[in-house]
Amino acid sequence: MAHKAGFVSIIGKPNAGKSTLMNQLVGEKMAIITPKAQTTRHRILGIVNEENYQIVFSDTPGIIKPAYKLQENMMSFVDSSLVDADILIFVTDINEKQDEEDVLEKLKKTTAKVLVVINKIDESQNNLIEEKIIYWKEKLNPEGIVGVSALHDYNLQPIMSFILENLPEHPAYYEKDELTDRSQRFFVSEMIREKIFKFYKKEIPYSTEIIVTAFKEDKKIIKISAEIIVERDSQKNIIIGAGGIMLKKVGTYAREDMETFLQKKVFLEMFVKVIPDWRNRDNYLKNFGYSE
Ligand SMILES: Nc1nc2c(ncn2[C@@H]2O[C@H](COP(=O)(O)OP(=O)(O)OP(=O)(O)O)[C@@H](O)[C@H]2O)c(=O)[nH]1
Repeated sequence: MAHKAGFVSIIGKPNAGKSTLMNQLVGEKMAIITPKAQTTRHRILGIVNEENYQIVFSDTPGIIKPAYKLQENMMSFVDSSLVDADILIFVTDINEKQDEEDVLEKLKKTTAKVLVVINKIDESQNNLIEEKIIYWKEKLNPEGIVGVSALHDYNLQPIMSFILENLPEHPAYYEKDELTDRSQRFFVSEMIREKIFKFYKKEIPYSTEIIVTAFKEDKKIIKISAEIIVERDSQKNIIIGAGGIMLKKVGTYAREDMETFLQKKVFLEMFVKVIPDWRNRDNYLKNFGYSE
């Protein structure tokens, strides 16, 4: 059998469940998942390798109208993942009330094969699923439509079948033992960012960036230093919390995740730093990896 390989991009509105779906399909935790919208900032590759095929998934930031430069750059990651894609998986929440026209505009232009995934069917009735399938068929006439629950790993097999049917014949793009294009440092910083999204409210998570400044592996322990960047002094105080209690909580949970991920003991130290308005400053966005 000829070898197949290709790029599969997962797109949709914030919070539709794109990261949850990608992690299920790849079988590893690649992308951080939180109940807040716009958790994913980068395009993250997750690679599935088998003898006869290689699927390169990209999870992408949810599609929004950019309000600041960071978001503009996030949207350019989405556009580039559309250009590369052989297959597009459009994830839509079955109870979605937001306008999805901006996503549809992008989908209409593509030459990739499109699969509409109606997610979170665990939160709905059968007749609504039928209705939505008809709706998407008329609206977009995609090559495939399926109702799933990414969270509960329900009905994901048809997605894999669709991908394998539509994947082009091609040699592997990446080494067959690679799971992602991202470094351990990247995942470590995402683990801290995930805790910030979980433990803080309002604008704090959106104003925060994590930089891993040192990653030193010894025989028995990995020493990791990270900076938590925020935009204002008041945010710095909130991140640290009274007597350092909040920062300690972030550190404890993040370290546990890191130890599971790296399979080694971790010593984690974190510093909070203020960089006014970093989300709108090109040089910082570039330094932090938000331009292509
Ligand atoms: N009930 C239910 N919840 C789900 C399902 N899939 C995902 N979720 C939840 O929806 C929320 C958003 O999931 P994510 O996977 O982070 O969504 P996303 O589309 O990657 O979000 P952005 O990063 O903002 O673009 C999380 O709280 C998930 O647990 C599902 O099938 N059913």
